[in-house]
Amino acid sequence: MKFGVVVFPGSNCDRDMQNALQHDMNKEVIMLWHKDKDLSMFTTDDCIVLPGGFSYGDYLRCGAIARFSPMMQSVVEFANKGGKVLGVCNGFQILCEAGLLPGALLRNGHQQFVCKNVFIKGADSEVLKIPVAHGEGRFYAEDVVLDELEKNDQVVFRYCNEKGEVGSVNDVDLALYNPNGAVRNIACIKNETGNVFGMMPHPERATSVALGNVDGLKVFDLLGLN
Ligand SMILES: NC(=O)CC[C@H](N)C(=O)O
Repeated sequence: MKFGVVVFPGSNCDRDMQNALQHDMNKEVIMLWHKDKDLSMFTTDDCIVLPGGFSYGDYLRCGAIARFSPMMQSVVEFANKGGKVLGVCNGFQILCEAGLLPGALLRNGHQQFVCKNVFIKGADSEVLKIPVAHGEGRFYAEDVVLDELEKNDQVVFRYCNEKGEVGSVNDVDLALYNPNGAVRNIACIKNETGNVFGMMPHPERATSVALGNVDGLKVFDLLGLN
């Protein structure tokens, strides 16, 4: 599997992503500029990554301007053909703005930028420690959308505590493990066809023994991006 990493003006995790994929995961990576449109060097077995950062300075709303870039037209076409797409943090915000994923990322409930390690868990996965760093990471969708996501197994990771316990809105202690107030503790979702993924935590910041955390490698594995 080959990876393309899209660089927008204001991206700041593009080189981290490139380094994680190339150096730590031994993958072929092609850097893509947001003003280009050509994805002909990729097949639908490959993966386009929208990295984290502050595209267009987060003006208007995070991701709201980036989604109009020429490359995003190609990314939407690529996704609709079944190509794999991963959006991390600002990338997740762009995917929601582009309509490739449902819901929206709202300003964090506590109104502050949050930068720390959190714990996440998939339905059948172990507990993973992954860093977050965002100001608008509170996933929100209407209840009917959330019910549908849950029914179709489209919630990939939820925030949890170290033991893997997931809180509810009535459970103040466990809610503390949710870094932004995301509904139903949602940290990562996929689309209905299972080829587009969006997550707020940064797996690319946890792929190296030298950095003290390799749980990010397990995230790429669990998403089938390896
Ligand atoms: N690390 C990121 O991608 C941050 C995303 C966005 N700028 C926010 O603060 O929510």
